[in-house]
Parts: sequence; C-alpha cells; structure tokens
Amino acid sequence: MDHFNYQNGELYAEQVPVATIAGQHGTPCYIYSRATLERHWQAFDQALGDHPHLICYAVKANANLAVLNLFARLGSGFDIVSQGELERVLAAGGDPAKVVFSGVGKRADEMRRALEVGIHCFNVESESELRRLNQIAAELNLSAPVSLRVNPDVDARTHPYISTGLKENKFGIGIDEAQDVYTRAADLAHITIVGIDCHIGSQLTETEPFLDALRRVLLLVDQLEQDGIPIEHLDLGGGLGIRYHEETPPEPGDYAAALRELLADRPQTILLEPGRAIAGNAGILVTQIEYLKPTPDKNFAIVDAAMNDLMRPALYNAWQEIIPVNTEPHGDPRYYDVVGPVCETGDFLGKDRALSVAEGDLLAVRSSGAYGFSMSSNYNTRPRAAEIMVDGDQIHVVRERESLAGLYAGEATLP
Ligand SMILES: Cc1ncc(COP(=O)(O)O)c(C=O)c1O
Ligand SMILES: N[C@@H](CCCC[NH3+])C(=O)O
Repeated sequence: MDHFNYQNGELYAEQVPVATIAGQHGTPCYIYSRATLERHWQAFDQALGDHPHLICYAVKANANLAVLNLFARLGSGFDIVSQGELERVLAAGGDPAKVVFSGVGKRADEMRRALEVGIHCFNVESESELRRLNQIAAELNLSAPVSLRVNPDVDARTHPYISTGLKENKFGIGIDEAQDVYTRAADLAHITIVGIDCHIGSQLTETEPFLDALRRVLLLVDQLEQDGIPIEHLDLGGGLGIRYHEETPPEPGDYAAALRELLADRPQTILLEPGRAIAGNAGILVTQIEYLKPTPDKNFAIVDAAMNDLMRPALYNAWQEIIPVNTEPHGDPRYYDVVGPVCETGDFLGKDRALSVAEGDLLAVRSSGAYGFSMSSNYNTRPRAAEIMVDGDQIHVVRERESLAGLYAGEATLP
C-alpha cells in the first residue's frame, strides 16, 4: 500500500497531482510520500510489539535528510555503512546512540569519528577490523561497543548481487569461526561485546531464510553464554522484500511474528535494519517522454530519466512498474522499451511495456523510493534529479536538482 493513486485518471502523490509537481519542478524528479514513509516505519516498530527493540533504518536505501529527519522524530535508530551516512544522520537530528555501523571496509578515520560521537555499536566483519578498532579505541581511551557480523551460510534466494549471507560472499565472519573470534574479542582491552549481527541479503520474499539464519545465530548465542560471553542484543539485519511485480513478500507483521516465535522469551533486545521495505514503495521517479522512436524491430520510448537516475534495471535487470501519469490514452497502444539518453545499451528503465503514450507525456516508475536516488550518479555529466516530499497537500523540495556548473566544481585544469 502506498499513497500514489489515480483520481479521475490522474496520478496523485497523497493529495497533489503528480503532473503539478512535474510542471513546477521539472523532470526527472523523485517524489516521496511522507505518510507512506511513516506508516512503513511504524509497521516495523509495532510488529515487534512489547519485545525490547530498536528499528535501525538502513540509510543507504534513501539517505535524504528530510527522510532521515522523519524517522529521527519517530525515535528511529539508523544503520550506516560510511562516515558520510553518519554525518547525514547527525545533520538530520538522529541520535548517535541509536546508530549501528555496518560494512566490511571501515576506515580508521571513520571509526574514530563514530567512537567520538558515541554510536550504539560497530558491526565488525573481520578480525583485522576488530584489531584496528581496539587500537583506535585505545588511542581515544574509550571502549568500542561491538557485535560480530556472522555469516550463517544461508541462501537468501534473491539476486546473486544482493545475497550477502553465503560463505563465498565478502560479508561477515563465518559462523563456524565466530565463537573463537568472540573469545579473542573478549580479551581485547578496548572492545566491549554487546551483540551479534547477521544480514543475509536484500529483497527477500520468503521468511524461511531469515528463520534459518536466526536458528544458527541462536545456537551461537547459547554457546557464547556458556563461554561467559553474554549477548545483549540480536541484530537481525534488514532485507525484507517488497512487491515490485508479482512477488508476494511477507508483511512486516508476519515476518516479525515468525522471528518472535523463534526468539520465544529470550531477553535480548532485537535490532532490525530495514531499508527497502520502508522506503521502496514510498517513492516514484517521474520522467517525461522526449521522443517515440518506432523501428522495424522495436518501439522505443526515449525518456529524460536514465540509468544514472535509476540504476536498478541496468544493474540487476530489475523490473519496476512504469505507469502513465495521465491514464487518458494517447496514441496507439504499443509495446515499448523505455530507455534513457545515456550512451549505453544497458540504459533502460523497462522493456516491452504496453503503453498508450505520445511525446511529451509523463511516466512514473513505481517503487523507486529505495535504491533510486541513493544509487544515482552523474554519468554522462547529467545532473542528479530533484527530490520532492509530499505531505498531504504540501509540496516540499527536499533536494534541488543539481546545477550544471556544480557538476564540475572542484575540478581544475593544469597550470
Ligand atoms: C548490513 C545491511 N543492513 C541493512 C540493509 C538493508 O537492506 P534492505 O534494504 O534490503 O532492507 C543492507 C542492504 O542489504 C545491509 O547490507
Ligand atoms: N541496491 C540494491 C540493494 C542493495 C542492498 C544493500 N546491501 C537494490 O537496489 O536492490
């Protein structure tokens, strides 16, 4: 469920016609719904009910300050993977004490900053990282709160590029080695073990892989308890999928109920790191058709958004629904490849889409609120699109379209 719906054949974002926003702010642009974002965050929060928990929204999915600020106001935690994301959380009014820091390649300066602001936990992904963190915490005369991210070797049954919990993936510490690494971590003077962490992949559409991973994690928690290493929190990562096409992922409530059944009456606080399931269906990408190009083999609808704006189709061959902003038929219905102006054959937003459209029409790519703008680039020296947040009948520009001059600011020619 989202807040992008048709009224009398016109697509609306909450109470505002999408065409009005495109007219005022140009295309391509991202449009987010405040009500959808908040409702999805609350669905996770309520799903865990009275079990002690913290929802740590995965900043990478959509890192716009206005989005982060909405969640900060709801009391959210945040999952970050870089100092850049940490600075965004702080700038948006997020509480550093509710931040978990994931990622396989944390730099020394990133660790230092995170220690200084007092984050909740480092999700440590290797023994080298653990030793570096201990060293930096020693220099600051602090103790670093740590979870080890364990790799449970579970098949998430998702796209191979976004599967993270198989032993051949770069993520985490193999679950069979984790007990020994925890024992060595417990001996480090500037490390405080607080939890255990596991994230097996993204866009999961079944509950079973999450449960498989959790069963393995709970066995380890019991072993650690016996070794005298108590675990205060279980971070079960993110990864719950959304419906892009015909997928039928579990609702947050059903997913959380299944987790809670396995957890029974364990006392640990539960952390979740959802990204896509909160932001994905809270956003659309709006684009205008520049040209229709029929050829003997294919019909192309050439639009003003491209793979630099929305990378998922090019990167994962991902399918996202493309709908007209105005449903009144324009032109003969035909099958179109919806493509952008970038000089790559992989630059498409959708293939073989039945559309009845004319040049100048607006299209919306649904489910673009997560991994849309956040993965966009300036390839082909294209400015990144504006981001707009709709709140009821209000339109807020939460990031302006980049200026062309800004695209080469900071570059220099040789003297
Ligand atoms: C460590 C970690 N946490 C959370 C997420 C968020 O995942 P999703 O957007 O699938 O919920 C990711 C991305 O897959 C991740 O790598
Ligand atoms: N960027 C990916 C998901 C990556 C998840 C981050 N670990 C996507 O669009 O589906």
